[in-house]
Amino acid sequence: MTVRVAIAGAAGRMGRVLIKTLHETPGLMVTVATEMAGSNLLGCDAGELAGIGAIGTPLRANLHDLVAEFDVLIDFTTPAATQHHLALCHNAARRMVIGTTGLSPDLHQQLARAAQDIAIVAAPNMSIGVNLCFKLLDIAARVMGQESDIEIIEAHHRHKIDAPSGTALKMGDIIATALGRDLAEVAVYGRHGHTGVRDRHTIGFETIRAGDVVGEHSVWFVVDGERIEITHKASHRINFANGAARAANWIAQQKCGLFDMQDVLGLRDTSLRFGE
Ligand SMILES: NC(=O)C1=CN([C@@H]2O[C@H](COP(=O)(O)OP(=O)(O)OC[C@H]3O[C@@H](n4cnc5c(N)ncnc54)[C@H](OP(=O)(O)O)[C@@H]3O)[C@@H](O)[C@H]2O)C=CC1
Ligand SMILES: O=C(O)C1=N[C@H](C(=O)O)C[C@H](O)C1
Repeated sequence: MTVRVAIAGAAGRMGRVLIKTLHETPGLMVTVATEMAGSNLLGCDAGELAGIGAIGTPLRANLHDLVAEFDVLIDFTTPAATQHHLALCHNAARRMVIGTTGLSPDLHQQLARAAQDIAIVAAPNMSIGVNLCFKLLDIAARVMGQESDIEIIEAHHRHKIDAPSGTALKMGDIIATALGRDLAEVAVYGRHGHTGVRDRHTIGFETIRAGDVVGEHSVWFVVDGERIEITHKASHRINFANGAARAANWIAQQKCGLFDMQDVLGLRDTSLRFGE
């Protein structure tokens, strides 16, 4: 069965790579591509914008009028657009793959509520490598986290509008959970001035925004005399798009529920957890 996919924000950095990737993925067909109402790209062929030649899918606004034309919506846009799309998909019983980051706690709750009726994959990073790193971080935290100073350093392109990255926050959450800490209580976002000595229980975040960096994350576990670094470097957005394509194929088989890439990749129940 072919899964009909709508791509929101199809002219964006991720949108263009998604169009190309999905067009080349067996079992998926891009039937809808949207942009903001008022965009001067409306009407352009999404394939032309993605550099693969015309695919017969023009950029349109008003997803509301297009729900009959897709089975799964892939959304890499902004939190405001994602919130709007969530309400539409919930009403129309359409599945979603959400990559947008910077979602508020309230929007996360809205996702959980909608997922009682529709199937949603929401993940701040769709790359297989990053999702493997999530597992490695859980192990590292359990093995040496209590004795370590832990710092999460991330770098992204100059256009990124949220900080720290959704991936960095997820990494912090995984580590805090493994250590029995609450990230909201132990996170330190950057340092300046007279900081006092470092508290072992804190988890530090450092953010770099520069040029065209696709996305880099490095987590340091530092004890006296040695340091572990778990690092992922994305060199092209294709890795996120491949993950999103995999998620679209997977979510098309689910009835309802809120999932992430650990579910899509079958990593949820792997026995990588230390000591189990
Ligand atoms: N989960 C993951 O693996 C990844 C997540 N991301 C996240 O994805 C999001 C997008 O990133 P990126 O592609 O770099 O950003 P871009 O700004 O390049 O793309 C977002 C696109 O969405 C469009 N848009 C905004 N509102 C709407 C709307 N209501 N309907 C349709 N389109 C809309 C924007 O249009 P306009 O420019 O006119 O505002 C823009 O073209 C970010 O939150 C980022 O953090 C990014 C990479 C990987
Ligand atoms: O905005 C981006 O580009 C990216 N955002 C995601 C995040 O916030 O974690 C994932 C990826 O690193 C690229």
